Amino acid sequence: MPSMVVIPTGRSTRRVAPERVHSIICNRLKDGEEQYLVRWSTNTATSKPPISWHGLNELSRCLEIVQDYIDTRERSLNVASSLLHPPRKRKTPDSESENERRPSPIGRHFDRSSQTPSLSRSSSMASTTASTTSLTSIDIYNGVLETKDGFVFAIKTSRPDIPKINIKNVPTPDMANAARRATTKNADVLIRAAYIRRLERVPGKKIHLMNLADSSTPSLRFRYITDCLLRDGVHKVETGAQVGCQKCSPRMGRDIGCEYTRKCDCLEYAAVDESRITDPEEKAAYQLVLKEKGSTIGFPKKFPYFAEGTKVQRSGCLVPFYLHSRRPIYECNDKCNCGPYCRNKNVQFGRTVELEIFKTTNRRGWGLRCKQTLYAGQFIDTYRGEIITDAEATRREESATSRTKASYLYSLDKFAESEEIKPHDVYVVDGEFMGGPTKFMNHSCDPNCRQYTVSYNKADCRVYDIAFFACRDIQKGEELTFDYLDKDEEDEDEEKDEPNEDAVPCLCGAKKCRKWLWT
Ligand SMILES: C[S@@+](CC[C@H](N)C(=O)[O-])C[C@H]1O[C@@H](n2cnc3c(N)ncnc32)[C@H](O)[C@@H]1O
Repeated sequence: MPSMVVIPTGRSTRRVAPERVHSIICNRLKDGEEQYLVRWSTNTATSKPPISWHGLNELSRCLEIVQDYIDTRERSLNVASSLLHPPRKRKTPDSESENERRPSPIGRHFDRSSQTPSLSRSSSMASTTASTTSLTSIDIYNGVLETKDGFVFAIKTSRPDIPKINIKNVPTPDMANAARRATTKNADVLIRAAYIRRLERVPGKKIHLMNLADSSTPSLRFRYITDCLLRDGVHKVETGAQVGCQKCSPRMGRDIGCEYTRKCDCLEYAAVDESRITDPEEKAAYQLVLKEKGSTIGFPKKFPYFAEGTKVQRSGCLVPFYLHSRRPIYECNDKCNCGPYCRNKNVQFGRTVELEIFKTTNRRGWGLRCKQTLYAGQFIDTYRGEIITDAEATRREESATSRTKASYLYSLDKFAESEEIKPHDVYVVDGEFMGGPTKFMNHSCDPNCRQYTVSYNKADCRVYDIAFFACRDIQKGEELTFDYLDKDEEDEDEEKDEPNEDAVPCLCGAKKCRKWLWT
C-alpha cells in the first residue's frame, strides 16, 4: 500500500501528471486559494475513482483540463451560451464530448436537484474531519496520492479512514454552491499567459491576443503548426515526382525569373495574357488552340503576382485578373531552375503580416483582424490543419454530439470536377485542433478577404494550399472575413437554398447579408 503524501502547497516542483487525470469536476476558494477537484483516471470502471483537490501551482501541467472545466462551467452558467453555432457545410469533431465527461458543478447540481445526495458527508464535513487527520486535510476521496519525480499520482485505495464518495454524487450540493461563488480568475490569467507564450513561438510576424469581452482564452488544446499534417490514408504526390520549371533560370527576362518567359512550366495552366499576343500569326495559332481546347504552353502567361518595380504596396500582391477570378495559382517550387528569388514564390514563404485574434462581441466567438493596413491582393496566411480523408471527416462530423460547435473543416475539392475525383476521394483540412491563426476568420456575406487555391505541384490535384488574400484594401484593425460558401462566379446566381432545421443564422451584419451561414 503506497503511503499517503500530503502535497505541500506553494511547492511548484510537484505537479499533477495530466495523463493520469480524467477530468476536473469542481472548483472552490479555500483560504483564499483557487482549488480544483481532480478526478483521476482508473484502469477499471469504478463508481468511486480517486478524487482530490489541488491548487493551481500543482495544476500548471493541466491547464488544458482546467480550461475545459471552466468553459463548461461558463456554458452551464449561461454566460457565454450560444457563442458558436452548429456547422453546416461540414461539422467538426466534438471536443465537447470530452467535456461531457466533465460536468459543470452547476449543471449537475440543477439536474439532480430532486435527488438526495447519497454522500452522508458534504465537502465541508470532510474538511471538518480534516482537523483531526492529515488525510482529509487536503480533501482526498477514494484514494491516496503519491509523488514520483515531482509528479503527483492518485492510487485507488480501500483504506477505511479515507472518505468515500460516489462519483455520481460529485459535486455535492455544498460543493456546487461553493463553486458557484468561487472565482476562476487566477486560472484565467494562467491560461491566457500560456496561450500568449504559444503565440510568441509561432514563426513570422507577431500574433496578438485581445479580449475585451470576457475572461476566456482560445482553447489551449490547439497547436500552432507551419505545415499541414497528413493523416492516415492521405497521400501527397511525392516531392521526387514534383515537376519544376526546367527551362527557366534566375537571370531571365528582367532578372526576375519566370515572369517574362514563355517557357515556364509552372505557368502551364496559368491564364494566357492575350494583351501580349500581338503577332497576327500567333493570334491565329492561339485562336486555333482555343477552338481545339489544346495546350497553351508557349503563349505568354498572366503572372499571378505584381513584380518588383510596381508601387511598393503592390509588389507581391495578386494581380486583378487572379484577384477577381477563381483560377488556381501555381507557384514555382524547389525543383525549379528559377532560383529562390523568383517572384512566382509568395504563399510558400508564409505570413508576413501582423495579426490579432480577438473576441467578438456579437456571438461569433473569436475573430481575426490585422494590425496593419493591407492592400488589395496582399497575402495574409494559409488555412492549415490536419489533412484527413473524407471518411475520417464524416466520422468526426458524426461523432459530434453538440449542435453548438463551430466548424473548422474545409474540403480540398477545387479540382474534384475537372479531374473527376469522386466525392469520397476528396481530402479535407481540419483546422480545429491544429493550424494557424486563420482558424479564427469568421464569415461575412460582404467579405474583405478571399480564399485561393495555391499549388506548388501541378501533378497533385488533391493536396494544395488554401491561401487568404485581401480582396480589397483593408484598414488597420478591421476584422478579416471571407465568404464560407466560396462560390465560383458562375454559381453565384444559383437559386438560394431554403434554410433547413440546422441552418445557422449569420451575424455578419453586412447590408447584403444572406441571413444564414450554411443552409
Ligand atoms: C472557422 S470558425 C471561425 C472562428 C470562430 N468564431 C471561433 O471562435 O473559433 C467558424 C465558426 O465561427 C462562427 N461564425 C463565423 N462567422 C459567423 C457569422 N457570420 N455568423 C455567425 N457565426 C459565425 C460559427 O460558429 C462557425 O461555425
